Amino acid sequence: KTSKRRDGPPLPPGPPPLPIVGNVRGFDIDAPWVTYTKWAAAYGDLVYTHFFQQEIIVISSEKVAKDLLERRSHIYSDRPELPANKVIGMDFNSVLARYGPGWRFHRRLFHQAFKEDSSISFRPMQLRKAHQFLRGIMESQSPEDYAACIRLHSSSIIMAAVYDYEASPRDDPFVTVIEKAIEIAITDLRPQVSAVFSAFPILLCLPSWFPGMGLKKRGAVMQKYMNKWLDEPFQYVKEKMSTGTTAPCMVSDALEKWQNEDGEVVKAIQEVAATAFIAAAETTASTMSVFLLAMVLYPEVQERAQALIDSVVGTGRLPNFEDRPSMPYIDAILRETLRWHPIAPMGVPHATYSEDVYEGYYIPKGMHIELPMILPNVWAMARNEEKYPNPDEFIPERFLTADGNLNDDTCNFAFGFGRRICVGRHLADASVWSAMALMLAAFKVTKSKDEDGNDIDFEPEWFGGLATHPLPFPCSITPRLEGMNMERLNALIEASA
Ligand code: HEM
Repeated sequence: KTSKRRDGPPLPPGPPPLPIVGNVRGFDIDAPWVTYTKWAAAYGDLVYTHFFQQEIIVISSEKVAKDLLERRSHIYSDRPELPANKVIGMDFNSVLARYGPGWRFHRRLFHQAFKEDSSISFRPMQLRKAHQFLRGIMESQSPEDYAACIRLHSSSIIMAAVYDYEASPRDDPFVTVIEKAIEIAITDLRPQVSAVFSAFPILLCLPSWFPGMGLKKRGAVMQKYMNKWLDEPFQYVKEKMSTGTTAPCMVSDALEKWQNEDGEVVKAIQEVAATAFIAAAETTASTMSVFLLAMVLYPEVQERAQALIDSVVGTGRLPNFEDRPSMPYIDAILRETLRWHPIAPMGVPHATYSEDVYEGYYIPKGMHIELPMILPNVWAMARNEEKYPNPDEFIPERFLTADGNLNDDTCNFAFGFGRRICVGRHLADASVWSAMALMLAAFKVTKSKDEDGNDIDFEPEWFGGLATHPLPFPCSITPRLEGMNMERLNALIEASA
């Protein structure tokens, strides 16, 4: 069933569907963005598809994304219902909240904590976390250890910013719970998985022991995790507040500001806080893993960055945020990291609030309870060969002007569009910049060597889902500076404070 109308403008073009199942032919379920990019080449920047009953409209150019998701954001800022979201107990999640007063209040709470000028207050903490990150790398022995350091860096920043909580390096009781839950969620919240539940809502009523009901089984575990996650870190802040020992953080600031309000407001604060980790930890860590991969594969980029850092900062201290304007190449690397392998290659689905007509095509509101999804194909935008020649190559220079300054392309599409644009992007930007700059200053990343001293080549493998990241790959991270050990690293960190 589709929204095709007998008269009026046609739906956007798209591949011919099969009866009932829709556009499953040739669909790569692990990397849908690749299929959608092929369809964009064949049918244009606005493609209509459907998967069972779920209509999916894919936008594959920045121009159309801006025309619709930004200029007509009053129509395009809703989210589709993802039934799996409820099953796994994540329906509090602001990222997927339907457009309306509830979402608006969540967004306001986020904005207060993470808008550009508020985010600046987190910088000393972010630098401290980047220093801890370096210490972790210094002790690491394997690609799995490096991945764990990256995860700890991003999760401990968001725990500090939201709850003023110092996450412990291993087996942190809060972080372990939520990390497990996220791993399940990003697989189960894929639009295609969700479409199956939209098509056959009866599946959601079957008992969890029923064959094939893996999602429901996981859902029961997840709901338990989620209740703990909503409550326990929040109670931690409240206890600290009652003894007057909290440093400013999102939860304590919000509770103070809204202290005379009712339980609904407190519940919203709790939900926003619980969402923050889900939105921040995986995304920031995935971006850092893409950076690490790029540094292994493009040693010349790394060397250029290190020469720049040495010339601006020297080797007697580590970089800090004041050095940032003098090191445009590091920002160019950050932008190229966002572009080269966007960690949310299909963004987060938007949905239409009402029907629309764009360039002669009809954009439906949907004929059934599930709204059509509007997917920004960030992957296709990042692979736009006119804007980014040789798009598969990691070339930070594409973000520099002829005189070596940054150009105007901030690669913002990696953070989404319009009223739903990532509200944590300023925090993310500073977390990633500081970790990248400090890591480049202190360490050299190379391919691992085999027993004969030859480089071990590898084909990167990617974890797929709503968000993607490279799986650990063979590499070796060693100190750049002569005679560096933990004691000297600590001295360097102290000299930088
Ligand atoms: C490099 C790291 C990050 C990337 C690439 C990223 C990317 C995105 C994207 C693509 C969206 C969807 C935007 C849209 O619907 O058009 C989004 C939404 C969101 N992000 Fe981020 N994000 C990152 C880090 C963070 C951090 C650190 C936070 C911290 C609070 C955060 C909080 C959110 C929230 C709350 C939303 C939902 C906004 C809404 O629906 O109104 N993100 N992000």
